[in-house]
Amino acid sequence: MSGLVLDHLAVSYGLRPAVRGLTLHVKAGESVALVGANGAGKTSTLLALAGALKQSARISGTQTFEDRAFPWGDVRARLAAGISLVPEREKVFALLTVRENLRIGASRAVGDRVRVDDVLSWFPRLRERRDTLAGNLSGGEQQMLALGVSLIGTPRLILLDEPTLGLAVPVIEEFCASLRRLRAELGLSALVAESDSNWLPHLADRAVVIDRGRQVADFRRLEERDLDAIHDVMLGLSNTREVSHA
Ligand SMILES: Nc1ncnc2c1ncn2[C@@H]1O[C@H](COP(=O)(O)OP(=O)(O)OP(=O)(O)O)[C@@H](O)[C@H]1O
Repeated sequence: MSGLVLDHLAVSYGLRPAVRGLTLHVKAGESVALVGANGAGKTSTLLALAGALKQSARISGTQTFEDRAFPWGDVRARLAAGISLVPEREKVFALLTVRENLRIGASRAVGDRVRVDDVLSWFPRLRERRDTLAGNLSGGEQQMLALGVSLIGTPRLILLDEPTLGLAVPVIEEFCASLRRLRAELGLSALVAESDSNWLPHLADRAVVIDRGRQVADFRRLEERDLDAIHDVMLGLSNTREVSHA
């Protein structure tokens, strides 16, 4: 099966399970949303797929991308295959300029299909602000920079963690439009962790809902009635939690 195949991923921190047997398939060129409340296991899944989980985390299951298996924890092999984690926007280097951040991305990248100048041409706002310290950018600009850094090299699959969190509506619209355009232009696949179901149709082709590290629903389409159903599933899960905590 081509694309990304995650089979029975389990992650735990000490005795605490964070992901419990998650199986996922992202086809070549497809974007899948991983939807869940806080603590559902979204970030742990993305970090595992990027080879970037803390060494103290226990991990099992298998990951293949384009029919090749990857040992857990090997970031370099994943970068060489074009699997790239979009860093959280707070993780851009605040005391370096936009261009310097992109150059650091280039120094870590494998391959040069996408270069610093390509990113600056795709994001005119970053080009205008290329000599500005990243810490002085707006949240939306930092999110674009984080995406830009992850695209440098030979991107094939990007992993995004809550890209819309805390951004204003017009900024999210602009970000989603850029992402859609670049996915088409570069033939990128994506796995996008989201807790806000409203933006799913702008970010993904389908959605997998997880709770406490397990898949609870799979939506093959993201039309309005599917979004209502996702909303209901999320509401049901949060009510169950409240009852079990009462
Ligand atoms: N480094 C860590 N050490 C210990 N426990 C952790 C660690 N990272 C995450 N966890 C726990 O694992 C579970 C899943 O967390 P994870 O961050 O993967 O979920 P999430 O869906 O991304 O949630 P959020 O949106 O809050 O980040 C949670 O119970 C969390 O407290």
